[in-house]
Amino acid sequence: MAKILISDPITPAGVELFKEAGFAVEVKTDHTKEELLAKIKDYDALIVRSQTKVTAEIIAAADNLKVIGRAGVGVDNVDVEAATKKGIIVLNAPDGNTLSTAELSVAMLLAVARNVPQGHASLKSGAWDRKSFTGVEINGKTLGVVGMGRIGTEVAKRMLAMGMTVLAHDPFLTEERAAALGVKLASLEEIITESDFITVHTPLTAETKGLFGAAEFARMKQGVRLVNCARGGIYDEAALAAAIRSGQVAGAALDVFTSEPPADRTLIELPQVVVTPHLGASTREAQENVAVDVAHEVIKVLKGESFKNAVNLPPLRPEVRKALQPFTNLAEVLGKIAAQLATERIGKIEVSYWGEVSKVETSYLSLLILKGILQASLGDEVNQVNAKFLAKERGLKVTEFKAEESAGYSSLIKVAVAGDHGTHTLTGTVIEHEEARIVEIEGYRVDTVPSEQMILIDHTDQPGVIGEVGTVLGQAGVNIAAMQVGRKQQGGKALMVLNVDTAEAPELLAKLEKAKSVQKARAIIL
Ligand SMILES: NC(=O)C1=CN([C@@H]2O[C@H](COP(=O)(O)OP(=O)(O)OC[C@H]3O[C@@H](n4cnc5c(N)ncnc54)[C@H](O)[C@@H]3O)[C@@H](O)[C@H]2O)C=CC1
Ligand SMILES: O=C(O)C(=O)COP(=O)(O)O
Repeated sequence: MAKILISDPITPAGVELFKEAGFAVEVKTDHTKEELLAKIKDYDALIVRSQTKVTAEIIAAADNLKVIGRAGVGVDNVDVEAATKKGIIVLNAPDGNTLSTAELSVAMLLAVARNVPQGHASLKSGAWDRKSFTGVEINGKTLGVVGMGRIGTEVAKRMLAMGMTVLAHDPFLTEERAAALGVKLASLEEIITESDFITVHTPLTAETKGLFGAAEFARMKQGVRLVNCARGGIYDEAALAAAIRSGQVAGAALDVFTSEPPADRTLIELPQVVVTPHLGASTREAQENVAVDVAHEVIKVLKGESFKNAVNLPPLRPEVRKALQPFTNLAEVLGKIAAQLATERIGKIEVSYWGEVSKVETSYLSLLILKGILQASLGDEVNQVNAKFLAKERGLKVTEFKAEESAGYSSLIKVAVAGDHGTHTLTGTVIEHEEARIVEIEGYRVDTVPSEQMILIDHTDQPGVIGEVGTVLGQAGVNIAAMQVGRKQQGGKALMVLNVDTAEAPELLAKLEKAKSVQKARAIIL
């Protein structure tokens, strides 16, 4: 039974889903690093929020781990690269806390505009001070939004409704979408120089770390107010403190910090800074959503069903996933057969997509083909998560080719594997009900339904071969389920493809090779 460790608090609804699915679940949210290191090898899945640091060291010790589920969005607390190399799927629950975080961002923006927490604290402490907390209206002001993904977009919509002009910066934001939302597409520089308020909604990456530092604060409008409900460090914390002290920045509202809890309290103690302890996703609704979403996805991974939201696999939109579905089985099968055609060292793989399949997102299919090929030599260690990395590590080059025509079939996928002894090819298609068919092997036209056990026989095209092969297999008690023969020319070289019911044995292949006119017999196991 698969074992699941939940190492950060998630709502009970998620825990229950794991139990209902029949998994053994342990919830413990106060591990020391040493405790986690010592026990992680026993688990198939690890569920975290932002607190557990899933470092390369933890991943190296996680010998049975198949999936890390993040009940939330940001995976900067997970060493995704180390997980990828080890073939561990990292997935998140990206939609469940969008609105909660957008709403906190709005609350923080208003709080820093109107000094709400400062006034609150003053009154609670017994004072009645109305002079010290004069703020600014947001109506008519310009808001710069950096990162127009799920949360940034929801914040922009809400602030537009409150009368702000919104400048938006995101490499994936198009003119059309900006116009549809009613925001102005802006460069980072325009955001810096024209905004009265700036709010950031990007992940923390090498590019966004310190995106705003001393030089950027200096070019901002004097009296600008800044909001960060994304990740600590997007505004350089030391430079921000200095810019606030100098009066260049009037105030900041921060939900997130470079280290949590913050080791350095300089910013927190500035009176112009409004803070919350990483509460963006802390609502009943968001926590219910992310716990349930992540549980459903992790259960699918553990049950071998298809899943979405993996951050270390190509992102597949539902319509793309649907378009790929008919070809995924074929892709894996082609990879497995290709690996067995090339018994020598392989250096290059070319995958070509013809016809309808050339119009879908083929990179995922190439990944499945690569996985099939590598599995022959690397076994279960390889999956679609680490296939690319393992191929690169072995110097294996993979290229893709696409063409819209497809010679009499609606779709064809051809795999050419170049090894030390030449190039081996095979081509497949799918027919009705997503059934895979192999239509070419090593240049021979065939029409074979791939099955778990097959035998390929290279022979000369002449009378009596089928009878001879049938006799050898019959004597060995091997039942033939289907047989196909392909030849390049009459009386020339030919290939026989047999679907058989029982396992191949080396002696059987040797016996087949003794038959006159048979040159080579190979077993293919799927
Ligand atoms: N405070 C909290 O509790 C929470 C914080 N977050 C954080 O909020 C951030 C955004 O979350 P979502 O909107 O769900 O993610 P998302 O992936 O939908 O959006 C992120 C956007 O940032 C853009 N981006 C990346 N680099 C950029 C750059 N250099 N300049 C401009 N745009 C850039 C991307 O193109 C993308 O559109 C994440 O870092 C996440 O961890 C999310 C949920 C809760
Ligand atoms: O989802 C995110 O990225 C968050 O930052 C929320 O973090 P949390 O799950 O509340 O620790």
